Amino acid sequence: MTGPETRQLILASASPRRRDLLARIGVTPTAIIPADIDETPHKGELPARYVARMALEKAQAVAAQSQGSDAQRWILSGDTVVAAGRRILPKTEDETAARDCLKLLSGRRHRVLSAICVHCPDGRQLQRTSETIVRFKRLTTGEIDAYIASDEWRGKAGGYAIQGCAEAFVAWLGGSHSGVIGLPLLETRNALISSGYLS
Ligand SMILES: Cc1cn([C@H]2C[C@H](O)[C@@H](COP(=O)(O)OP(=O)(O)OP(=O)(O)O)O2)c(=O)[nH]c1=O
Repeated sequence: MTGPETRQLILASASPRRRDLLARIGVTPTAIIPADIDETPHKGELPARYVARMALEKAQAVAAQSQGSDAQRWILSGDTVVAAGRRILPKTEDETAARDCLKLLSGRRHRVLSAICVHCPDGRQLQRTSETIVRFKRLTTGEIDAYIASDEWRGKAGGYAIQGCAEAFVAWLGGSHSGVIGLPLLETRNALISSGYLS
């Protein structure tokens, strides 16, 4: 028998948003161990396949590091991408990339795909992906300039963060708001229940 004291949940993510979203469903990870993996898409890889592969590889990388422990250990990982058609938009690290994304997203619909993976103590890997459709208003040059100055786009998939002032660009959204921020809470809670971590 495994007592509750030996149950551990590792969040395999450097994203503070994922930790905060998890807290909203009352889950506090035992440890946070970000996964260091190659995030380059394969040639021709479609966004849904890519995002699921990233979540899986992040969980597997952390599982490989924490083998051999006596604890009952669950590992939760996530990955989020913004897709324009078949194209995967970058996680923007500079102003030019962020500006290019905003121009592309202006006045159009795009998809935000958010995948999670739960690696269980018995070796099972549960995967779920949420898909959210977001439509942005048409952005003026002034709006794009102001958004670039805010720096909120830095390190975000598709060059924006819906949890900040970019919410004011959203004309319509269908799907999971938490998924857009980085951890779809419906899918995450369901996977944690199926995995035996939550009851
Ligand atoms: C579209 C969008 C993305 N994002 C974030 C979520 C993710 O943190 C990030 C996409 O990068 P990810 O590679 O999914 O995650 P990460 O690099 O931040 O963390 P880790 O790989 O260690 O788990 O973009 C927002 O915060 N708000 C948004 O509106």
